[in-house]
Amino acid sequence: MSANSVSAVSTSERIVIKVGSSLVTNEGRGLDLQAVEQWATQVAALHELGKQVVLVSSGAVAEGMARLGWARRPHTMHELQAAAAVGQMGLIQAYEVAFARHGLRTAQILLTHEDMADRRRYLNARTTLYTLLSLGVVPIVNENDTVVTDEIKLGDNDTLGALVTNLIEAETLVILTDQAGLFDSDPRKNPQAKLIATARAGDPALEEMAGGAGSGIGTGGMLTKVLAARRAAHSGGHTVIASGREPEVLLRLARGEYIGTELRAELPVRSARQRWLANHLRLRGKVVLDEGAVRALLEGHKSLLAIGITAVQGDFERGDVVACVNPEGYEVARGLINYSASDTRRIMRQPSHKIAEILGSMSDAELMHRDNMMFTTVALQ
Ligand SMILES: Nc1ncnc2c1ncn2[C@@H]1O[C@H](COP(=O)(O)OP(=O)(O)O)[C@@H](O)[C@H]1O
Ligand SMILES: N[C@@H](CCC(=O)OP(=O)(O)O)C(=O)O
Repeated sequence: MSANSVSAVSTSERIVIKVGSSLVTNEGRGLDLQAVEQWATQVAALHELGKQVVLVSSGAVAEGMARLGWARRPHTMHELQAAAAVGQMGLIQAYEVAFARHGLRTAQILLTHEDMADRRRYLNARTTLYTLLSLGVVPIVNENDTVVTDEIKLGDNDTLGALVTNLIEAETLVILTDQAGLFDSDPRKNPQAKLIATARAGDPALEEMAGGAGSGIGTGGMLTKVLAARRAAHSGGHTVIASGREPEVLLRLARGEYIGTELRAELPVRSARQRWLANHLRLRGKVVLDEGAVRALLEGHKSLLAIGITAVQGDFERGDVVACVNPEGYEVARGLINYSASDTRRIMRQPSHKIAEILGSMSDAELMHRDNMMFTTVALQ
């Protein structure tokens, strides 16, 4: 049992709540309208308690399939995207109607990984969410499935929930799912599995426990929830993983009851800029550093210079986020690079005073400035 006497939800003013596919659909066949209604009722009650809530809800693909009369989940990307586009209408309508019964307005926020990766769009999304919350509106977030390709898809809404938690610096992320919480092994496979009541977010042992695949309806499984907790902890957010089938689960958590698993944020909190760098889930490329450059970065606290680069991988532009890997290929840092991949290839192994001669001009003496860098000796994903 935890040393903390009350659930993190009860002491939080800003909460992100993620409801998984299994909780808002009838086993993947269309929306469960009663379920949507009761989520709205519980969120409305949290509002009454003065809490700000952002809801991250799955269900678009399942509802789209039902509306299009498709019995089986399609396999092609364009059919999944079409289903999501049709189904998102139903999802948001259902929430709008349900929240309106409690006198609450809702807003639809569709996000992609690219929105988080572009600093301006990231800041815009943040401002919009803050504005909606201050207006008393309940933002309902989903991934913008229609425009994302396989390579850039977040795919599971656990990751999206954590990114939103970081974005608005929510104190708690509640991930509701079809199991009572995180068990020490998959309870579907091991009936003896024991529930973990509390643990430290980011503890690597949790990732091993969560190794199994998901329910088949959802996409993430438990591993994405454990990784989401680690990500949320970087902005100081605690994560509660609990069963959405527990009666009045949100209300009881808000009253302080311990339900499911609470993963406490005890990691050092990163600055907003460092989090943004860390949350670039897909990097544009890599630069390989020699031993001297690795030491200069990690021990000398210096910026990265072109002379320490031995190879360049990928195709990136100035301003993209690029990983710095050591000679063994392990990421030691990531940050905003000041030169494109083709220019970096031309100036690598060269001292900075040669840059102008080689490229015709020099925009920056450093390849990557220390202020625009985040150290990832233990990489995020
Ligand atoms: N250690 C574990 N504890 C609990 N559930 C686990 C564990 N490992 C794997 N799972 C599986 O993860 C599933 C929940 O993930 P998922 O189906 O993606 O749900 P959701 O749609 O709510 O995101 C559970 O039904 C369970 O079978
Ligand atoms: N964006 C998708 C949801 C993705 C998904 O299934 O997420 P999850 O519930 O985390 O497994 C949809 O609305 O259908």
